[in-house]
Amino acid sequence: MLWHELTIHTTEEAQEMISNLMYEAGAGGVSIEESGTLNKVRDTRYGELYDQPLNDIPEGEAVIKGYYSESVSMEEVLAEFTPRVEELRGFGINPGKAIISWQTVDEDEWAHAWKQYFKPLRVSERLTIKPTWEEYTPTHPGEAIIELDPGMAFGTGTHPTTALCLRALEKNITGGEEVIDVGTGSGILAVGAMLLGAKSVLALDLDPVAVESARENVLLNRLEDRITVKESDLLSLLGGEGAADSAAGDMWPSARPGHTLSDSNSHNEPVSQDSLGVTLPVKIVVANILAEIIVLFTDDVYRALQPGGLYITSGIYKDKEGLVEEALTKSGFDIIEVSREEDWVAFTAGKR
Ligand SMILES: C[S@@+](CC[C@H](N)C(=O)[O-])C[C@H]1O[C@@H](n2cnc3c(N)ncnc32)[C@H](O)[C@@H]1O
Repeated sequence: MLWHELTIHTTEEAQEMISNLMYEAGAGGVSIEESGTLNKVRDTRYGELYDQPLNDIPEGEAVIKGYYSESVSMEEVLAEFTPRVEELRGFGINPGKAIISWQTVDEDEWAHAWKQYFKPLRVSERLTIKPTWEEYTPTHPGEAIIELDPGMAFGTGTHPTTALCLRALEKNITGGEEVIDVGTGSGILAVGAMLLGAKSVLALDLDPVAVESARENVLLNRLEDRITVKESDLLSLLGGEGAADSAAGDMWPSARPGHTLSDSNSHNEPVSQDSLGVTLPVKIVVANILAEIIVLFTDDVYRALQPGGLYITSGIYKDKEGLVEEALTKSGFDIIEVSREEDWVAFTAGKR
């Protein structure tokens, strides 16, 4: 399938407004690349595994790409989009050079293009993420390797939120824990938890593309006996009291705006608890999802945990830290640790 790819070189300051403008002009998807996006974790903490910069976007700038179906007239898109970018200056938002170009791309090539930037990455003391197509020999004692092909799912390990969750898991898994990973994406946190010593993991995601990717990665790491992947949210899984709770039941669907999901199990229908691979309540729940969604299910997480259990959560942009802290506290959690990387925050919270 062919797509039109509209590219603009702009500023980090304008990136959110510009991606909205791209959607308003009919984009089916938008990607944002900031300076050094893919290599910061590696550089800041664990030294150089690779010395090649992963992108050469200057500090403070961003490259935004919008994807339009082949049938869309790009002349019309440009006629709508270009003046609106310039209008931003009038609102005090600087779009920088605002260099705009477009080309037609083949979906297959585009779907695999990112692979050249994804290299083995030592993400924590013990965990290294290895793309399946790269050669890698462990370099230090006790190093565990996550074999990964994320496909189109989120979760390469290069995003600060994934790294923060993996490090928090490493800090808190002592061996034998049962874990639920809500919003598993590529399955990276589920596999990481197992390699760190968990007994079993139940990995949930609402997106069927993520579920398929997570299942593939579980197989790649030969953990199919210990990780169960389900297309579900947490509330559907818990059923009973939570599913009957009208407040949560009303709020949950709005927690997934814009999801391209089959939603086969996202209407809070209880999931059979026979084949979960873990016994509720569990010792650890990890969820790397946006703050706006996290705050909607802190009560459910609390119910899913044993007393003394831990909730590790990220996906929280820095300006939403207070919102999540308040929701965690309100649900009865004690905040044990707050960690930060770049503009992102992770919480480790404990159930009394
Ligand atoms: C940011 S990705 C995290 C992927 C991976 N766990 C990581 O840490 O890199 C968030 C994932 O959560 C899923 N998701 C969003 N809302 C959800 C919900 N309410 N229940 C389960 N999964 C959800 C999305 O489909 C997406 O795959």
